[in-house]
Amino acid sequence: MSDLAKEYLILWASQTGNAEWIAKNIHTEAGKKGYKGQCFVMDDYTIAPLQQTGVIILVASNTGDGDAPDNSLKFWRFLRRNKDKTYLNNAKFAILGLGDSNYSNFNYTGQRLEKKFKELGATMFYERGMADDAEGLENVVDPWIEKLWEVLPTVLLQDTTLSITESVNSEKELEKQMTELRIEPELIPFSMNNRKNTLPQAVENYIALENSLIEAVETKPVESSSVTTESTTSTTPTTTVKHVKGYPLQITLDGLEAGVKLTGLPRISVPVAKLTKLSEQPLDTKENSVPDFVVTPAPVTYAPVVMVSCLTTADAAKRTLELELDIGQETHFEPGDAFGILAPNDEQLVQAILNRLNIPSSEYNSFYTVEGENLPTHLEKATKTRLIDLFRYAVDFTSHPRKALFRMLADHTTDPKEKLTLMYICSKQGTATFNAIRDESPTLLDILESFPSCQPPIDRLLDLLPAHLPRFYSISSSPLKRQGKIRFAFNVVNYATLGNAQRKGIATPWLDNLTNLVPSRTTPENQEIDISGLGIKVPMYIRPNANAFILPTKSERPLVLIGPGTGIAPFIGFLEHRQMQRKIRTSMGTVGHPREIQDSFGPVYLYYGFRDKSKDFLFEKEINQFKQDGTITHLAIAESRATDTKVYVQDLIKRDAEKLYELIMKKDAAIYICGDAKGMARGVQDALVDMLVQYHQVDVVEANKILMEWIASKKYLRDLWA
Ligand SMILES: Cc1cc2nc3c(=O)[nH]c(=O)nc-3n(C[C@H](O)[C@H](O)[C@H](O)COP(=O)(O)O)c2cc1C
Repeated sequence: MSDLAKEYLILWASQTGNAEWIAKNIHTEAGKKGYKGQCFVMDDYTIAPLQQTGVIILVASNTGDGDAPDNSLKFWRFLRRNKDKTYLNNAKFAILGLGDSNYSNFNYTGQRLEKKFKELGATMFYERGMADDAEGLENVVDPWIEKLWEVLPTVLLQDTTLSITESVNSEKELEKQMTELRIEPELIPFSMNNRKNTLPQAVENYIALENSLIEAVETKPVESSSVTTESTTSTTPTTTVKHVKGYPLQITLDGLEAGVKLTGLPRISVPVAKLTKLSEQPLDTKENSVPDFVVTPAPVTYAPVVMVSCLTTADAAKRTLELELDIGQETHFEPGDAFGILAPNDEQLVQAILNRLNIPSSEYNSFYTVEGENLPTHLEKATKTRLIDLFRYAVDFTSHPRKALFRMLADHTTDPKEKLTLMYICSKQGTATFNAIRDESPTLLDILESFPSCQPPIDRLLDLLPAHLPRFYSISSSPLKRQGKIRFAFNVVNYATLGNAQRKGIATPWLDNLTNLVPSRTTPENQEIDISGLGIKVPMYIRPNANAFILPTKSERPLVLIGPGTGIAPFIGFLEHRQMQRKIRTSMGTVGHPREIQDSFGPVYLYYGFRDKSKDFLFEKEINQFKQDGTITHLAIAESRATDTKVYVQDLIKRDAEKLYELIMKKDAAIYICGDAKGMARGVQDALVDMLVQYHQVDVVEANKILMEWIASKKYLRDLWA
């Protein structure tokens, strides 16, 4: 009897959709190759044939601080409790991890899965893939999948009921198309940099193409639409918006030499989504709300915005806003919790893309259904939706484009030179060009306008664009101080790229506009503007804290809080909470002497940083107040741009190392850090390692191990973003 397994099982865990997309693509392609198997999100493990399947393929990303995605937490509970060393004896497994090397716990979920699966008796049949979002996931994912197909026949039996010959032949044809695109002599574009003076005719043509890629493309203005609604509601009405143009891609084609063979092209992903106009157009009753297909883990509240304030001056490097939302008495939260905002894509961008796709404005409000096998979660419920809502809420036009998107666009481009350029961008030879384009974060509009003859069908765009996701913010207030209300602070994302393209975020400029672009602060004290009368509402839901980034239950425990920039936000919530707890305890009069009250709350060290006190000292008034009333016992402020000496929070941690060592090691202080994962968190980590080397007298390796133990035991808590 053959010991080859008959079927495979794919289990995926995904926070923002990448792992889901990759897992479902592997599943669809495996089916095309004649393999049989099933694909489940990890949390559906109870209905997955976990013990019955001989080959298990795991695709998992990371979130938080090396944490597993939300849709795998139940599976992890099950794995942790399962101590049966023979539970997966019959299984061979492979893991593809998705991570980001900006985080120190790079691809930790994949490592943990491997360990656990081995403990449960499974054997690994293929090397673990560790894809890195910082470099581009494709660099690892594509070759990993490519090799998987080579390895799979050694562990998996082909399904003999399917015509293997047929499947192999069509595969060969596909392979030929994708990996052997030969450049015909008349299309050879020579290197532009060093051959400009001796250009053959073919290249002259090519220069014309390059210019056409650089010049802005003339587009028709958007026609006006029939529906208009008031402008102060939270959701976006269908009305004519100012027409925008994209920023054309700057494409270097130096790698395209005579006779070059393009290799390593991404697989043409199998079409999944099928968009059909509904024959009966329903009455539109939900004009001003988030469409039903948007799935959230908690119910959506339309929270009125009651206050807005700009925390920075006009000449500060960033614009920071603070908002207060009325979430009602029934919605519970703790300081440190985060919440999601469901902001639509930028309306100007949406309408410009629809226009570029030649979709008349009369179609925007028509109802459509999206169907297909293995649809991604964000499209699964789009069975009755207005076309424009798919563009506003289903897909993301601004995040890094996938190589597979360029590959698909090439298929829908008629001009041979444009087609070749698209193929080059996603080939192995075009890696540097792809990376340069990716670094510029082009929108779909930028890409489409750079290739005028490209006309992709909407279905295929739905297949290849990433999911549009809620944006998360830390709550910066305490329920003890503001019952039924939350405050939060954020930088309005709006910047120019190295290539001079103007980019903006999705939710933060939307919130800025929604709250009427309040003026920057002009005095040291920011002005809080009451806008409760304007009727502005924001669709949101509370996301309870998954990684214990909350105050310790014992108030005696000392706290070390490290949060420069907007990383201060959750700590303002912590401190407000502490301040209220102290007030409550004092007013109860049970403890008596102020000294005793002091003792029942441990010392609080705050390490906070900004560029320039006069421009971006966020929460200055509140922090001074916390210092004055003893809520903060030690305040360390790092100012990085006020003088020639740049001081960062990590410098102050180094300065205070001896004192901190006492507090952390002898008094069991809890350490919290919030903010940028790259520069700041690494710097702080190094400062803590130095502290341990000097005062705990261990070497660097041992010091790092201690930090890892602190992270695991939740003594060192991190809320970081890349
Ligand atoms: C808030 C956040 C936290 C993250 N934390 C980590 C981490 O600790 N380690 C890591 O390797 N990658 C981390 N990542 C990177 C993701 O794992 C990576 O972007 C991946 O492609 C996401 O895949 P998904 O869309 O399937 O969730 C983080 C990403 C985000 C947005």
